Amino acid sequence: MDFSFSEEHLMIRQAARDFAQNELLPGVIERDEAQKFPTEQIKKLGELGFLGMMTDPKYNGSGMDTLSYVIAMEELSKVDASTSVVVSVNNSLVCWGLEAFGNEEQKQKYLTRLASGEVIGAFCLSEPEAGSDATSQKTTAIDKGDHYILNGTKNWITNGGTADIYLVIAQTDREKGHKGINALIVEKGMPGFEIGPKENKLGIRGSDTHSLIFNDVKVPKENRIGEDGFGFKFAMKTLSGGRIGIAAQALGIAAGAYELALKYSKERKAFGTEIANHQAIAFKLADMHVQIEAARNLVYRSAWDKDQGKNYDLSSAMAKLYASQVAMDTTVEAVQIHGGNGFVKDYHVERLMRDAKITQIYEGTSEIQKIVISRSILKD
Ligand SMILES: Cc1cc2nc3c(=O)[nH]c(=O)nc-3n(C[C@H](O)[C@H](O)[C@H](O)COP(=O)(O)OP(=O)(O)OC[C@H]3O[C@@H](n4cnc5c(N)ncnc54)[C@H](O)[C@@H]3O)c2cc1C
Repeated sequence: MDFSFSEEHLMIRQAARDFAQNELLPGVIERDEAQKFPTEQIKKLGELGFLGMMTDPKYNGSGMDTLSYVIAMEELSKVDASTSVVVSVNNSLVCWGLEAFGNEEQKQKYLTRLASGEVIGAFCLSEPEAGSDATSQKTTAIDKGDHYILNGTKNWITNGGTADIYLVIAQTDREKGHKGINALIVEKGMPGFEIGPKENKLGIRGSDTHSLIFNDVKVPKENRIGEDGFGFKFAMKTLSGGRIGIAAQALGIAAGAYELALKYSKERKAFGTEIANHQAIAFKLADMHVQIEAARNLVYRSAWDKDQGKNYDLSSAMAKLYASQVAMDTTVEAVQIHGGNGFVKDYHVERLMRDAKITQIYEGTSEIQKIVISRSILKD
């Protein structure tokens, strides 16, 4: 076992840390308040290679490993989880999904633009009546020979308004159940494709979440990813890797809140001494530190599994389940350590607390992670 970082990993961490401090921190409170998408920041992240981190350089990616990606996700999420979710969706759901399962033409046509950050992508699985139960897709993609006709509504789609390229999961043959589902590449502007209103959210308010409506959208058959009926497997495989990114996001939110609480506890005085000298506060910091380190080990382990070509379905579910719980617990305690200041926007911890909650919901709720984990251990 080697717990040390390579030179490359250290460089990535520093670059992401600098970017978070210099480019994300200024204006993060205002973007959250106004629900403003970080357009300029995403453009710069694309130029720096953060939007296609794991993609092969021949498709304009950075060709890095999953560990580099989670290191970057942690650093960006310490400061701005609204931006890091865009990075996560584009990297692990869209670019990785296309690179792993798309054909050469699809990679040349779409992946090259997504990995460079020229455009961003969205991953469209959830529906009004199909969230955790993703097999009950109501969106249909009817086979018309050389094309599909797509009809239905997708819900809660991250990058819904800002993306140009959408990976859409839809039912082609209901009789075949999950084997009758396909994944299609849909472009913004295809006739019949409408973007619904933006959601007004509790957290990650700078990110752009929409419902999407498809009315008789004609999608060429060459835009189907994989064989006929591969769509559900595509979604599940892709989400398994996506969970590593969201686990890293949760880890970053927790670590960001902890760092702020640690600093504050050494500055703020009560009863004649810094509050860190009160054991009740010091013990909170100790608990946070241990939980974050445990979460970090689970996240890195899952990234390592993926980089080694091992199965990471179980480790990514464990990492997401635990890191998202740590994000919630740590941010609540960080607010407590800040006292009244924790309750106002200027100190950042209330935003981190609001942002933490989504990590227990998207890309599989905590209950769904427990289903994945329990099935795996019971099978063994
Ligand atoms: C801000 C945001 C961004 C999102 N981005 C995307 C995106 O980009 N693409 C996308 O496709 N989706 C996205 N989602 C959707 C997200 O993945 C779903 O909200 C999530 O999977 C839960 O589905 P649901 O909301 O329908 O809840 P439901 O499935 O209705 O679940 C409700 C509750 O019941 C529990 N539950 C359900 N089934 C079981 C069970 N079998 N056992 C125990 N408990 C169960 C759940 O854990 C949850 O607590 C996003 C959601 C949000 C809020």
